[in-house]
Amino acid sequence: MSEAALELEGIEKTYNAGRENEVQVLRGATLALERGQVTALVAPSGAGKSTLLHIAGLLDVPDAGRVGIGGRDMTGAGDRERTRVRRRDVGFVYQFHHLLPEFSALENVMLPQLAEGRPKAEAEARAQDLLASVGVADRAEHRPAALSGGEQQRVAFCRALANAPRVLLADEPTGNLDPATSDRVFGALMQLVRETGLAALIATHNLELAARMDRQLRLDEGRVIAA
Ligand SMILES: Nc1ncnc2c1ncn2[C@@H]1O[C@H](COP(=O)(O)OP(=O)(O)OP(=O)(O)O)[C@@H](O)[C@H]1O
Repeated sequence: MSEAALELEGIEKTYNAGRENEVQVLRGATLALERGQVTALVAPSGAGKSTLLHIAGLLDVPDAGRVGIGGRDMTGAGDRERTRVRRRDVGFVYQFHHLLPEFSALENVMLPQLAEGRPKAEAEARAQDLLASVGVADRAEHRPAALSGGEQQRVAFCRALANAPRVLLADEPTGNLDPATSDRVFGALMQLVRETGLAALIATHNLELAARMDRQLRLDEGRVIAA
């Protein structure tokens, strides 16, 4: 495999194979993400974006094909190795944020860092910087329930970036943000990508947002093509 931050090669995935409700979702999907680039993945609902993001993030395994992260072939890796690489190298932002309800915004961004063994003071400083970069520094002590949907989304974004992953995978990350906030979050992402060499793959229905990314890909009949 190449040194690409993320590489998918000939990925195939079928749900309910051999049954009458069989759905062949991915049919040889191939892509490579370079460091320091934001790539849009545009596709109609049901085309398989979430399936592709889950396979890319080592949350699911393909029926066939290869997955490489940072040049490491993960195809035959066991669960422990997949979990280790996922925690260290991959950040996720989901449409529904899954923040931990009993912890503050700041703690939600600190926790993944503490799990990786970063000292508390360092984790807190990084969490505060990240929250400030997307405009929610003054909400750091609030629990998720006391934040608006857009604020929660921004905290989730900070959490995904907390351990400085190689790869950021996002599913409609600005879907529930108003245009000005969406712009701000997108700007923060672009800056982080430039500064850190992160590779981001962002699934979105928003064509205007996709056009502002470095590269545009489309999922078409289970394959990835240039948009
Ligand atoms: N666990 C599953 N079992 C059976 N079919 C599934 C499963 N997960 C997804 N599918 C089907 O696979 C197809 C692709 O689903 P996926 O969630 O990847 O699409 P998507 O492009 O992310 O859609 P959306 O934009 O609506 O979120 C859909 O037809 C879906 O119904």
